[in-house]
Amino acid sequence: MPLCLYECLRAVGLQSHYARFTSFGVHRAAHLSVLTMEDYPILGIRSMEDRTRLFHLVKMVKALDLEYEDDDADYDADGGDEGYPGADSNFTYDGSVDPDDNVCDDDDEKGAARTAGYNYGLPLSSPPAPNKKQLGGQRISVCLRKRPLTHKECRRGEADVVTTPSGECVIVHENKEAVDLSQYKLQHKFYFDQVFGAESSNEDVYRRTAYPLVLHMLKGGKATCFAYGQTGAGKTHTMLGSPVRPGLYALAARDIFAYLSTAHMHSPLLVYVSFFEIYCGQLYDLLDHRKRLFAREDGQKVVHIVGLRDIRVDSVSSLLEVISQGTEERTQGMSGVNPLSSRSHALLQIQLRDTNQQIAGRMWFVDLAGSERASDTKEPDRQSRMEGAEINQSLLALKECIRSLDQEQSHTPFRQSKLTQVLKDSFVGDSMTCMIANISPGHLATEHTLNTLRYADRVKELRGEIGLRRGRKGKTIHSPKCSVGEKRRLSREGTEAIFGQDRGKHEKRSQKETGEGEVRKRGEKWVGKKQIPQMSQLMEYGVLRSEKEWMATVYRPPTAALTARASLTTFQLSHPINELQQNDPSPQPVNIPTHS
Ligand SMILES: Nc1ncnc2c1ncn2[C@@H]1O[C@H](COP(=O)(O)OP(=O)(O)OP(=O)(O)O)[C@@H](O)[C@H]1O
Repeated sequence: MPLCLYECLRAVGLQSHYARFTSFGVHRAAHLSVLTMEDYPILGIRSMEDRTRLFHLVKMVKALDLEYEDDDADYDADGGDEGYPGADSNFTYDGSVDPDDNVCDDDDEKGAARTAGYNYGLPLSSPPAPNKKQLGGQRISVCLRKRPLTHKECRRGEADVVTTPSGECVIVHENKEAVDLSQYKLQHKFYFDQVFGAESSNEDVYRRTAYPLVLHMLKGGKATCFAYGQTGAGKTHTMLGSPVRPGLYALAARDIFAYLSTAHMHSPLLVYVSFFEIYCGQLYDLLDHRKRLFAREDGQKVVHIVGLRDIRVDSVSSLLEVISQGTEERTQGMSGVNPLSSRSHALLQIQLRDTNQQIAGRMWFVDLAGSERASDTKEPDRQSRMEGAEINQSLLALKECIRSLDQEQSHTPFRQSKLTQVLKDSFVGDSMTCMIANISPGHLATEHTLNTLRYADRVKELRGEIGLRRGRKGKTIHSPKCSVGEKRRLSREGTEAIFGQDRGKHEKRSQKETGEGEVRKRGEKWVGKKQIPQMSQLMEYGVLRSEKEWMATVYRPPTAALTARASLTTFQLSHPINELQQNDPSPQPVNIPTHS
């Protein structure tokens, strides 16, 4: 029978701290064995006498070598030992987990479903040293997280097509079918600053992504943590988590309040939280019944969100309660206006202020809208087209801003989207950014997974054009038995991936309708092989001024898109490469890939 935590604490006269212990995830006597002295203040053990008592208790528990595992499944709904006073119950998380959507090889979500009342299972050990790479000057990190297959996916017989062979590399094994119906695999390899496999916990992810940002914020800095990925890829799991697996919000809140309760400051710092959503270019306050908000710049070019409600919070549980309130509001909005949550960007801001209301640190958590619907628009209505365009525009603007941030450019195109406009303050000065791209491992999601990876890869590349040479770029390897014909088809598919599949189809149709295929053919001939110029090349030649302009051609009706393409190729025909290079104000080496 497991040793009871309450009894242990009572034996050394610390039973009054029981509720606090459970609220910080110490539910069982066995949990005591991993406590270090750095954890004592968080648990409310401050006096020398109490510290000594706990120290001896921990020593005793260690000597007994109690079983640490399967604790989550055992403790009851109050978050602790049966029959004993429960933990801080201010925060009520309904723990509703779709029983069908639990993760295949994981059993402790069951605990989540059964656990009510706030406990959040906060981890025990003190924070390890922060990621030196990030603190040592790297202001942007791009990380990837693969989630495990869910039960639903397993039942559907989905195969896991994503492998994470190392902490920096991820490979997508895309199943393909050749014209002769033979199967082959395409391997897409990507490298990121950190790659988290299906076995990684929220705590692992937090330690190596958001934790350095929290430290930066506590020192008075600005930080932003983005979660990106298609619907169902694990953004909410990463950001919000569940009672037994607290997400980044809860883990960051824990460290912030732990720091504030132990640090010696002249004047206390207060914590404020605000939460709003950007949907179709409009701002809605999630803490104020979806009130419409407006972003305005003052004389000093500082962006203010007029009317944004911020709420003061004084504990981890009250902060999580506010977040849960806002998340519900977002969900309600979904049913009325927005059928999928990931069609909007959700922005949570945690601010530290001194007693004069001066900002002493700020952190954003941004749950970005996924890009999946942009390519899903098989029969798009006007609304979904607008949503898709808006999402793409804001994601592209975000990339450009991240580039400016890293390269310390004098001009940053904040105004290109509401997202970058409201985050402007976080991109200037001494700020740190982390993007966590989330992907699903199932073979049915391969296309979306690749889109997410390509986006994240591009953000990583943009981290400085030098990064292109220094960093490792994502690449696609096809199976060695590919015939020449297959390679040609792959090359064509690669082109479609660049310009969008729908566009490829539209163009073929339009060529028949308009007879404009001839122009395109000439353009291709000029390039030498069956290769349409890539966006980056077009930008280097000055044919397109920005990615935005490129996107605009993608979103035009098929005929217009084709005309745009035709004019591009005509432009190239009349401008030999070296002439274009001479005209380029910032000449760069131009490599036109030749495909066999
Ligand atoms: N790393 C993980 N470990 C275990 N389960 C996970 C993980 N990531 C996601 N899941 C599970 O996968 C399902 C979908 O995840 P989640 O709701 O976080 O996706 P999402 O990207 O937030 O989707 P949406 O954009 O629609 O809100 C959930 O049941 C969640 O519990």
